Amino acid sequence: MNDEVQIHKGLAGVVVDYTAISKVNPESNSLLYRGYPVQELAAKCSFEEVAWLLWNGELPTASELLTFTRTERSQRALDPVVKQAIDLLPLTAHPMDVVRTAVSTVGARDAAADDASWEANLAKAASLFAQLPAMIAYDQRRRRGQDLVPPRDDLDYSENFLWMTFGELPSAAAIEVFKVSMVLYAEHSFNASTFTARVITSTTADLYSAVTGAIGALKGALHGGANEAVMHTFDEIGTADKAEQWLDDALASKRKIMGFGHRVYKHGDSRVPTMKAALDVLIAESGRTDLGELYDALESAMTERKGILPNLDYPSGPAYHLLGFDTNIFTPLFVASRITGWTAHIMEQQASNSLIRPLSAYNGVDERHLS
Ligand SMILES: CC(=O)SCCNC(=O)CCNC(=O)[C@H](O)C(C)(C)COP(=O)(O)OP(=O)(O)OC[C@H]1O[C@@H](n2cnc3c(N)ncnc32)[C@H](O)[C@@H]1OP(=O)(O)O
Ligand SMILES: O=C([O-])CC(=O)C(=O)O
Repeated sequence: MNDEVQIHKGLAGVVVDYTAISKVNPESNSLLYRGYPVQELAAKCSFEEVAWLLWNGELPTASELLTFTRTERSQRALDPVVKQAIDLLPLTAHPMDVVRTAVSTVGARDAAADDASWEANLAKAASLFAQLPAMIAYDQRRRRGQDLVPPRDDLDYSENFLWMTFGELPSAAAIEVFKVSMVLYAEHSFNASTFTARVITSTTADLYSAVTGAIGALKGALHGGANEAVMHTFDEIGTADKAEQWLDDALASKRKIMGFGHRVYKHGDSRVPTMKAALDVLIAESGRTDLGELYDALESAMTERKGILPNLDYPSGPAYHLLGFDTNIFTPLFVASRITGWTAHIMEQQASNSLIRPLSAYNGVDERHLS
């Protein structure tokens, strides 16, 4: 081992490039997309507007929005070949494996997959944005033994997503909660999945390869998989009065508590207050105060024992549960949102590319020879 080499395990604290897409500021606990505070975007914009902003750097004009939403609505239907590919996958496959395979199938069928022009990549990004809800909604339905629900072009993105998943529309308040979650999940600088997409892009591989890799990176419980894991934790604990004891046992056995902690935010995740307020709307609407009590009990016990605060996955997990999604669909919902941030980063990486290839320090056996 070379003692003089400084190892940055997990690249912690390493700044690897510039980005103009979002600014995560752990000191002020703020998150800006293209300069706009995410809370303002969540309150005032549709998810379609936020997607446009992330890709293009500015909010759409009225006519740009009209053209974009028309195109988006025309691309929502599940491609029959993609449906066939999904149907071939066993129900034992995790929905993240299904969505990864579905995106890969779209890529393999796109004759222009390797066209790396900005216009071609923007069109691919917008098309995946439009198609992901159908893939995810259909996967939940087939697991429930239900048929596909075709899209409706009289609904906006969030309404249509819920329509295709459940075959009915929830209250306006619930639709708004879903939209808020999509906006909050959309982008977060050089997180593990986005960085994966940038690494793949840096080799000049196509956008679909980068997105497929990013989906793989998001699946893990230390990243996007945590929203699903939070719900498993709640199921395991059961009721609020058992939270403290459960936590003590879990910490004693060195378990990581899902939905808590963050690589960048050490004083709380900027997105949590907005998502918690959205969760509270669903709790009030459903009367599930028991879930709210469990949420609060685990949060206060964790703060007291470890001083570690919740991340966005902590309120999102129970919110998706109350919206009616099955637990294993939660992380694919994150995919549907983060497709915007990933593809914005893919285009940014392409525009100013340098092959991403760090160094390693060798600590294996010394040179030796065959006798
Ligand atoms: C949208 C998102 O992707 S947000 C992240 C979602 N992931 C999760 O919720 C999974 C649970 N959280 C974690 O595993 C971590 O907090 C991570 C992976 C998110 C960040 O990890 P890191 O930045 O590497 O923090 P690190 O592991 O250095 O933690 C510092 C200390 O806090 C502890 N810690 C951090 N998070 C947790 C947690 N959730 N539960 C228990 N202990 C924790 C670590 O064990 C470590 O303790 P030690 O110093 O005694 O070894
Ligand atoms: O930034 C991170 O490391 C993880 C995260 O919160 C996200 O991707 O939204």
